[in-house]
Amino acid sequence: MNDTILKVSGLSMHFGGIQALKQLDLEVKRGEIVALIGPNGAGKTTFFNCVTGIYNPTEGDVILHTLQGTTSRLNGLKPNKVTEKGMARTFQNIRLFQNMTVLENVMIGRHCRTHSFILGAILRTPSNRKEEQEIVERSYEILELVGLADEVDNFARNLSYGAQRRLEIARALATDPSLLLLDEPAAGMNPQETQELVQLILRIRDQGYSILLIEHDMKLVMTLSNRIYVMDYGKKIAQGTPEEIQSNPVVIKAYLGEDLDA
Ligand SMILES: Nc1ncnc2c1ncn2[C@@H]1O[C@H](COP(=O)(O)OP(=O)(O)OP(=O)(O)O)[C@@H](O)[C@H]1O
Repeated sequence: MNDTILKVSGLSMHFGGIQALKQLDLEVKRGEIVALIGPNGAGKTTFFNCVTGIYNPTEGDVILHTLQGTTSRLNGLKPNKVTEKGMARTFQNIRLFQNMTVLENVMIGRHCRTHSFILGAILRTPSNRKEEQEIVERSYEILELVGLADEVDNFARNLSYGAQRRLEIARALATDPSLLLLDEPAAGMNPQETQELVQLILRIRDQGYSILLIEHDMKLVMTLSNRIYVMDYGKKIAQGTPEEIQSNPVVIKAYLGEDLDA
């Protein structure tokens, strides 16, 4: 079985004259938590957008080896296809269906794994009812995992900020991803919410998921990550364990003025 989940090679992205990504290589192995860090404007979000189909990279390859044993080249695919292939993500800003319930938000995430045809849904055939039952059961399991089992019938808009972010993660998990991408999951959280998030990410990893995250909270990054990639001006400037990264002079120079031990 392939130990690598994600392999990105020579990824470049140009916006007119701006070269936002320059020949980036990155790998995530099975069961790893990997962080992508770098100062503002380094190209981290552009990287996520290139690997999830929002942008079509100018050059390079994005290969996903799923837990089910399939291998797909993702670049050039539309975001919904990337999700179907086994990669899910959350965004920097919350993107929930605010007027739907917690359970419905997760069930929508599950939609990409369903097979029922519209006619089946209208006629409510036995296979359609069985599938719907499975979706509900799996959604409850995921809500249990993220600590929102008591909120199933609540509207998303009524949840606290930290809970809304956890619901976004639940919706991403509902797509059955082999790799979960989290874009600044701790942004805007208070210390207690961040602490709960750390525990949640570890629980998710322990369930067999691999995780790639962008995060500015260095304490979270250093606590959680097995390995870290550091970008600056669209290029990878370092990679290594948290200990290696914290003492790397190139990284310290890129972050001059920012406290890596924070
Ligand atoms: N759609 C776009 N068109 C033109 N330039 C873009 C576009 N998206 C990003 N860029 C440029 O690419 C560079 C990298 O931006 P990006 O948002 O990826 O950085 P980042 O590391 O995610 O920053 P931050 O930590 O502030 O979110 C910046 O110079 C940005 O202005």
